[in-house]
Amino acid sequence: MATIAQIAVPGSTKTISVPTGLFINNQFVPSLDSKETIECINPATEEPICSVVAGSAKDIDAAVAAARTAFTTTWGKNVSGFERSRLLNKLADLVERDAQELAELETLNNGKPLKIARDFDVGDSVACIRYYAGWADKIVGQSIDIDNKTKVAFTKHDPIGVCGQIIPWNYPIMMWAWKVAPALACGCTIVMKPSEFTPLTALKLSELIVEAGFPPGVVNTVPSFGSVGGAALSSHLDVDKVAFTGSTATGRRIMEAAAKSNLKKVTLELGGKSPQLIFESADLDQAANWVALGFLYNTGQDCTAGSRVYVQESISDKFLQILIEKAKALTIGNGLDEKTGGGPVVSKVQYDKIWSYIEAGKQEGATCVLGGEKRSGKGYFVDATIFTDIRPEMKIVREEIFGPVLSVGKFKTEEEAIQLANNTTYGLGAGLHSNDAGQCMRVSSALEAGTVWINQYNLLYNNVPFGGKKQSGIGRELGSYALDEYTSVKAIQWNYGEKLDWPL
Ligand SMILES: NC(=O)C1=CN([C@@H]2O[C@H](COP(=O)(O)OP(=O)(O)OC[C@H]3O[C@@H](n4cnc5c(N)ncnc54)[C@H](O)[C@@H]3O)[C@@H](O)[C@H]2O)C=CC1
Ligand code: BAL
Repeated sequence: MATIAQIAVPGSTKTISVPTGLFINNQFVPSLDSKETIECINPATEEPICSVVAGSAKDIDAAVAAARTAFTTTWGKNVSGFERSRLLNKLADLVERDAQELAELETLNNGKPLKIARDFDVGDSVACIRYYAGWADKIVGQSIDIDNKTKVAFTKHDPIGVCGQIIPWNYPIMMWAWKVAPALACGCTIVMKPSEFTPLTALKLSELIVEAGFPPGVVNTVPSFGSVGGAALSSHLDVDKVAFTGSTATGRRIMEAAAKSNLKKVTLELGGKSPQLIFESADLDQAANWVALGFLYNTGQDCTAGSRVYVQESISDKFLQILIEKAKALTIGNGLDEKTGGGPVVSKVQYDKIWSYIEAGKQEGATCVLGGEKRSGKGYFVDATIFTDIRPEMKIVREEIFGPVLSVGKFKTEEEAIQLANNTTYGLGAGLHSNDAGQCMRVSSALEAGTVWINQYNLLYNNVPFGGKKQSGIGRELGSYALDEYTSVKAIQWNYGEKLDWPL
């Protein structure tokens, strides 16, 4: 198979060249033994884009060996924080330089609107890489006095080692940046496994790793199917840590594989069924904007999608009317069209999954007040869909749909609102809209979630930690908290004066 694909950008004369091999030791190479390929599909047209090599377990072994050699020779404790910072800043500049092309590729492979891919996904990724470039020379331990006379202890925050990073298809560039940037800042080396649905931008970014000047083996990229490459990474005896974003079911498998192999450290950023509460004092127009963003951003394919909304009974009819108009205002279409605010969903699998939930909602007796009808024609498009008259036991209320589908319920009291919001096995995000400061404090502290947004929703900042409670995950990404996930604390105890009397 060719090692470079020339991908035409529809509507222009432009082509984007994308390497289609595995990226190991700063080179694009064929698989050692696999004849399998991953076919990349444009979800807006259902047309094939190109095929890339599907890496095998043997390829994962080769990538891990490359990462281990780099860790013990050119990277890890062999490179200063200043140098790691310099290289990360260089990488950020290159990603920024190529923002348009990376965004076009993301839109072709994932479907999301080009404008959003460029300004948010790539823009935030550049900022994320710069944020961690800033940390690279500031990773410090503590000095701890023992007795002020004869003994002292100090801690060093060592890089944890070789990291397997398994990322999903909903934010391929951004999840790459969230994982790669802190790992490299801390001195770790990486074997990255992008999703089989969206491997193209991770391969394109691998070219920038070489151009930025990272030594061979520091970042390796192995596109592969989850049950092959993902499973091989999670059970590998020479991988020190796996960082994962994806479904709770796969997160559970990864933890099990880690436990059964070498007890590698595992961080998991998993699914959600995030609630938003609308209290009667809220600015209803603003609250409706945030709720629309919460369930429609990225066509609902977002781990923090606000897919359940509970509205105080006294304002519920009025709020629903406003919300329906807001949801209708979003143009869902081909991401390459500048007018598009929401693209198709990523794949046929995801499309079928979403429709099975919409059917389940209807069958279980919820009322569909918006959407719920299939479009004709090509592309995995799903229009904004809102259900009311919901009950807690319905599938659409309990399970993650990962599509533009919202369940709207009602509550009478603050206590009832909290009980409804927390009635889930997940705990990733939650939102509340109220102009009563006391209520904002009480409810935000009672909500069981890794992030609570007040009078806003779904905003992320590189310096604010992100992660879940309950079955939404383990560990934190972003902020200084992510540095703890890529370092291991070593305590060094030094005796400079105490004599040991023996026997005791
Ligand atoms: N939290 C989040 O951001 C995401 C949640 N999801 C949820 O998961 C559902 C299913 O989507 P999938 O793409 O099937 O998610 P998934 O969790 O199976 O896939 C995510 C990543 O895990 C890898 N993977 C799959 N099986 C693996 C295994 N046994 N060991 C190691 N890695 C493995 C995949 O290749 C991909 O790179 C979605 O409908 C959505 O509800 C999906 C993507 C992202
Ligand atoms: N919302 C950003 C992280 C994610 O959906 O995976």
